[in-house]
Amino acid sequence: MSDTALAAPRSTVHVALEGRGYDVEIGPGLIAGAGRLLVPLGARRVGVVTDENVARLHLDPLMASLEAGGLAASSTVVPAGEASKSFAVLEEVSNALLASKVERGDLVLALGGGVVGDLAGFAAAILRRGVRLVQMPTTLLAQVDSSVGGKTGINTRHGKNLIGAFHQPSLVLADADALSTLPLRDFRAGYAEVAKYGLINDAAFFRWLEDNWQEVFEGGPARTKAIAASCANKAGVVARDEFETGERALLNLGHTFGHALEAAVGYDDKRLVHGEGVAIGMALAFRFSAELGLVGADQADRVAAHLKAVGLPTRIQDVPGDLGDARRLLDLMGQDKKVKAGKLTFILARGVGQSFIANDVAPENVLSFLTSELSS
Ligand SMILES: NC(=O)c1ccc[n+]([C@@H]2O[C@H](COP(=O)([O-])OP(=O)(O)OC[C@H]3O[C@@H](n4cnc5c(N)ncnc54)[C@H](O)[C@@H]3O)[C@@H](O)[C@H]2O)c1
Ligand SMILES: O=C(O)C(=O)C[C@@H](O)[C@H](O)[C@H](O)COP(=O)(O)O
Ligand SMILES: [Zn+2]
Repeated sequence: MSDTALAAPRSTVHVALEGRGYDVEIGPGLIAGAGRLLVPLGARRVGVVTDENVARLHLDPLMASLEAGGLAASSTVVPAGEASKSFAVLEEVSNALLASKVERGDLVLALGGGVVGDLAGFAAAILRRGVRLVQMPTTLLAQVDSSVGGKTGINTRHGKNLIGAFHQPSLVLADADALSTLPLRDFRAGYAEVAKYGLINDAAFFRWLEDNWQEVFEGGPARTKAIAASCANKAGVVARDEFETGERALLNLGHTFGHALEAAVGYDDKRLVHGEGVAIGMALAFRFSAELGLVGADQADRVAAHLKAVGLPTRIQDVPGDLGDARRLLDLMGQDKKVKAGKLTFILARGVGQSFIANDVAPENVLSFLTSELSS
């Protein structure tokens, strides 16, 4: 890694958590520069966790850089895909980290997308009751969302992310170059979470995305701007409400519907990946808001039109294969972590950039909405 590459334009977003604040570095060359960038963390050993696709493309330069930086590095490679967020793979990863003698003062490094980040992050949270974590996100989704904020976990047959922990990383290194090998479908899926920030609380950002999404897809300054803006938005929310006692639930826009769809397909990435579930979920959240008279149908149409323009799905019928009926989807939503005293919470909207937390949403309203969506 040359000094010139490390000095290339970089954005830094700080996550301001009292005594546990950390930086999110966004820019080129960070995988190859990792060895030097980790020195300030003062670890001896790094347990890298990655998946088979990322290992093939990006593991060698990382391992070389860690070794050149004087760090003893070991790596564990898990199968690619959502199914790896499981008890079985967590057990494998935990045992591999223990076998390579990763100590409490050492680091677990998640190199990959949100699946690896959530899985390795959870392993770090429970390994020896807590080992520091470095996130090196290699998908758009992981760079704009999952690597920041400390949510980690695995799925169960009862639902998404139902076993997990809050475990903040000590550093996030988002290598812009890594996205050049990402398949278009996964880039699009990550874009859903980018658009989410605009829909939650930043109408100007959403308007900018409507005008500039092609440039974001092409790469260059617009992409870096979208990633940095997304991280800054999330960092602000997390700093104000780390443990989701209030405002942080807004980051779940589209997820109550989306997580139910992911569970309904049995976490089968061929049928649906997380970002696609979120895209459908956000379109549903806006249509449901319109049906409840909270927002004009034109706003719901605008949201769906943008998601469609970038190639994302917006309807339940866009998911291939059988998902069961409205009752089944409603039952799956009953396991959502936002449920309070058995009552459903949804993130609804009064407009683009005006999302809000709606507690105690009547299940019969959700059921009739889903029934009409499934038959439209
Ligand atoms: N913790 C959080 O706050 C948070 C936020 C959002 C999503 N998530 C979770 O993130 C997961 C989805 O993450 P994802 O969309 O990154 O999926 P993913 O991790 O499965 O990655 C998508 C695909 O891209 C491949 N890949 C990754 N980086 C690549 C690269 N640079 N080049 C080529 N291929 C590459 C992977 O092998 C995989 O096949 C879900 O489990 C979701 O629940 C968590
Ligand atoms: O960081 C958050 O908070 C989010 O909600 C971000 C979401 O994009 C992400 O998918 C998260 O994992 C969902 O959280 P969960 O608590 O509903 O599992
Ligand atoms: Zn998400």
